[in-house]
Amino acid sequence: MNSDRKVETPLNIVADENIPGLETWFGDLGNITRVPGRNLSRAQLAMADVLLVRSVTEVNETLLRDTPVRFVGSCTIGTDHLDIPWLESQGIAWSAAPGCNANSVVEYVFCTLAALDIDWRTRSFGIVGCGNVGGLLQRRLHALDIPCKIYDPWLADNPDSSDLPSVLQQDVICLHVPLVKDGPHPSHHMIDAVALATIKPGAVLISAGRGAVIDNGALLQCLECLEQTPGFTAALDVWENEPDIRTDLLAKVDLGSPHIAGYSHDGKLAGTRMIRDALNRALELPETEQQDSGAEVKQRVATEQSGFVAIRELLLKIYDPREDDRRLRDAAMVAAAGGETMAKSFDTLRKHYPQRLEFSHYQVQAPQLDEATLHQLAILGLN
Ligand SMILES: NC(=O)C1=CN([C@@H]2O[C@H](COP(=O)(O)OP(=O)(O)OC[C@H]3O[C@@H](n4cnc5c(N)ncnc54)[C@H](O)[C@@H]3O)[C@@H](O)[C@H]2O)C=CC1
Ligand SMILES: O=C(O)C(=O)[C@H](O)COP(=O)(O)O
Repeated sequence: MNSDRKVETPLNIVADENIPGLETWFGDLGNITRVPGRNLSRAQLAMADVLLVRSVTEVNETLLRDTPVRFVGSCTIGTDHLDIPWLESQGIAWSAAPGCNANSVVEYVFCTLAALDIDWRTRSFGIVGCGNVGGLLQRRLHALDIPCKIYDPWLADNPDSSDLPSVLQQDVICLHVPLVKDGPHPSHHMIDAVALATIKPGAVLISAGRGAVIDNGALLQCLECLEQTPGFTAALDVWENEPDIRTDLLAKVDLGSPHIAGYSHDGKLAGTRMIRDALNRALELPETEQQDSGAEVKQRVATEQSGFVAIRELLLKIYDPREDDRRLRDAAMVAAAGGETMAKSFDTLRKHYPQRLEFSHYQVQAPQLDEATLHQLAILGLN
C-alpha cells in the first residue's frame, strides 16, 4: 500500500449485505454500509475507503475509477471477479480468503455422492484443480485408501499427477478448478464436447469450481444424447451465466444447486475473518483479538445402520444436497410459469441459505458401528 495513501479510522466501509459477521469483524473500524453485491455501482463507492465483496461483484476500473477505495477484500476463495492487474496498477490493496470454505466444498462432494447413493469407497477419483479444495479432497481420499488421479498443470510433481484424459476416465470426476481466462492453462470450457464424450458410462461428474469450466451447452447436448443409453451422472453446483442459469440443463442433471458448495456457516465466517486480518496487514492496524466462543456442545447425529449405509445416513442427516436440488427445481418451475425469474430466485436461494454446519460440529451416536467404519467417518471429520 502506498504510504501517502494511508488511511485512518473511522473508515467508510461498503460491504455486500450477504457477508456474515460484518459487525463482529469490522464494526470497530467505522461505518458499514450494506449493499446488494450483484448490482453495486460506482456512485455507491463515492465515499468508501474499503470495499468488501463476495464473488458476485465484478471489481474493476468501471466500478472503482475515481473512488477513494484503498482496500478491496473478497470473502471468498475465487478471485475471477477481481481485476487484479488493474487493482495493483492503482496501488489498491486487495485480498481474497484462500481456503476459507475448502472444507465445506469437500463435505459437499461426499454428501453429493451420498445423495446419489454412490459408495465412494469402491470408486476411483479424478480431481481437476488440486489446490486448497482439490488438495483437501485428495488427502481425504488417500487417508481412505481410495485411488485418485489429479490434473493440475501447476503441480506436476504431485504423486497422483496425470493428464486430463486419464482423470476423465475415473469413476468420480471432481472439478475444483478456478476460472482462468488466459495464460498457459486457461480453464474456460476446458470440459467441452470432446472431453464430455470421453466420460465413461456410470461415472459421476461433480462441478464445484466455476460454471464456465464446463461448456454448459455441450453438457446439455451430451446429457440429452445419453438419455436413451446408460450415461454418466452429473451434479452441478456452479453454472455458466449465474444467476440466470439454463433451466433446460437443470432439468437434465441429476443434482443441481445454486452455487452453495462453500456455503457452510464456518466457511462463510472464516472468509470474513480472513479479510479482516488482511485489512489489518494492509492498513498496518494491530491484530484483531480472536473471540473465545467457548466450549461447543456438539449436536448428536445417530444411526442404527452399519457400514456404508450408516455413513450415508449420517452424512445426509447433516447435509442433504437433495434439499438444495428440490428448492432450485421448484424455482425453475415458478419461473417457467411466469413467476419470479430464475435469476432472481437463484440469488434469493443463496441469500436465504439455511445455516449449514460442518461435520466437526456433530458427534456420532452409533455404538454398533465397527472400528473400520468409525475410522472412515473420522477421516471425513465426523467423530
Ligand atoms: N462452489 C463453491 O461454492 C466454491 C467454488 N470455489 C471455486 O473453486 C476454485 C478452487 O478453489 P481452491 O482449490 O481453494 O483454489 P486454489 O487456488 O487453492 O487451487 C486452484 C488449483 O487449480 C489449479 N489450476 C489452475 N488452472 C488450472 C487448469 N487449467 N487446470 C487444472 N488445474 C488448474 C491451480 O494450479 C491450483 O492448484 C476457486 O477458484 C473457486 O472458483 C471455491 C469455493 C467455493
Ligand atoms: O469462495 C468462493 O470462491 C465461492 O465460490 C463462494 O463460496 C461463492 O459464494 P458468493 O461469493 O457468491 O456468496
